[in-house]
Amino acid sequence: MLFTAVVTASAELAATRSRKAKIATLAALLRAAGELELPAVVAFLTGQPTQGRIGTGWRTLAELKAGPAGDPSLTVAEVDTALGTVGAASGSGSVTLRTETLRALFTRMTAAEQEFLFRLVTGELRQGALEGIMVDAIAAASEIPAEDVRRAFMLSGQLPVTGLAAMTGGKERLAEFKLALGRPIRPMLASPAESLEEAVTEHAEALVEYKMDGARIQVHREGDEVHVYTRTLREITGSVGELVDLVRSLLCTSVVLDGETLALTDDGRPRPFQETMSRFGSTRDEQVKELLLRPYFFDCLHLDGADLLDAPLSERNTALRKVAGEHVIPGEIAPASAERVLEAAMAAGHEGVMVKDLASPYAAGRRGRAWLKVKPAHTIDLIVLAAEWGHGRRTGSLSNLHLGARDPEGGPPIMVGKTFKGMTDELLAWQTKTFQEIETHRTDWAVHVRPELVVEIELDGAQVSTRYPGGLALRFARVVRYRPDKEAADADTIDTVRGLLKP
Ligand SMILES: Nc1ncnc2c1ncn2[C@@H]1O[C@H](COP(=O)(O)OP(=O)(O)OP(=O)(O)O)[C@@H](O)[C@H]1O
Repeated sequence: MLFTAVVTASAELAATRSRKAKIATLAALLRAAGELELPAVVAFLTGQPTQGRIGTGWRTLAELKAGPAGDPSLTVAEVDTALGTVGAASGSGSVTLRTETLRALFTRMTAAEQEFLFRLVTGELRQGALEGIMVDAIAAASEIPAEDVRRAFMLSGQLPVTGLAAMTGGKERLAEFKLALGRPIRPMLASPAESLEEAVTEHAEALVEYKMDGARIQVHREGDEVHVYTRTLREITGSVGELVDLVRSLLCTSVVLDGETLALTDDGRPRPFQETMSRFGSTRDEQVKELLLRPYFFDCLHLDGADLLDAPLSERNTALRKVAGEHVIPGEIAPASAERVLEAAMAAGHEGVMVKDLASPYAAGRRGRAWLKVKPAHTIDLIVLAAEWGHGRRTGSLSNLHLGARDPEGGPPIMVGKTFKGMTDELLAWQTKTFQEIETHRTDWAVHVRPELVVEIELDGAQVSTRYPGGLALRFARVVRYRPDKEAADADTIDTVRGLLKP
């Protein structure tokens, strides 16, 4: 298959807002792709080179741009192989190998192909919503129910592998995907509830737990080998030694646990989220390193050889209590105690509570209503699109943020407002440095960035406005914190923001 077919399909996806049309375009391409090139087609169209990030920045690429060629001649396989060479290059001579390989690719590409490669390599094409559309397209092309495809994707974590299995081995091959120790799966997510009462009445039998304001962790243990992953499935085992030791000390041979981790102050209250997150990196700050992280587990997906993903929460909770005892998040069965759990959670400095259906299986990667979150304060997660240079005391700092909501149809983020409130001097300095590292272009007054940073915004609601493309504007928006544990695909959608419109 020619690479230009992928580029044309990508342009067609961008030109329509109809989910149905996007799925049809992708499904047609998947049917036409040969077995060997199918994984690359899936990867390219969900914005990821098959080899993951290839470590070449925007500037380097811009310098290498040559050509363009008149007629398309490159195949998908040729592009995939070349990107593989670039990604795998290391050691002496690797810079030359990378630049020469990329230059050779560019020379053979048409202008549209170059543009696509540029956006693919710089990560601009990566939009999480595309993954959902690709799952449906694989289902349509292989004539397998979308639920089966989604499940295999969640368990493998890889769409190209899932696509290939569906197209070549059908439903049976997909069913072979199992929870594997040492391979993280996408976490189950929650939906917001208006009130505790609404949440509790929605489930026949519910478990009410603290909603702790830390960072999500997934731990896998097999024998003495332990791995710890973040919400976005990044492995952080090396930076959280105390969690590894603790999991190794649990009385079991193999286990997969889902939970939240945070550090506490001397009087037992949660420390700020940023401090927990900074432990996840390879920081040189000794003070941060000394913060002791504690785990609060709330789910058990596997125990001693038994896969529990499809077991009801009641059963998973029994397994959890058996294996993680004192490290289980505080919680009780509703309804009698629901109010009490919420009050205790707030009094202890946490965000609110989670109300979970005791009959529900673990729906990896899904944001359903089996888990409902009740949070008294209102915040949403938006994508940073650009920032304006500040004035007065903030001259020289990137300050006023342009904020975008996610397009549920997979298009680029939709701008819904701006804010310069809620920023400390430290945060301003961080923004100024970081934004210029992910800059795409600039004007006299603003630096535009790759849409990948997620920021949590507290607000009083939204109002109708013609100022921004979303047709609404945020009211009294202020920055609460950045969410390095989230990707743009996890940000709130324009529909969520519309839901905040004041009547
Ligand atoms: N008891 C709990 N059960 C499940 N998740 C919990 C619990 N306590 C804290 N959490 C955290 O809350 C999150 C669940 O809320 P949600 O699915 O909406 O994710 P989110 O988008 O990260 O939410 P938020 O921005 O409110 O943290 C989990 O990802 C986890 O990090």
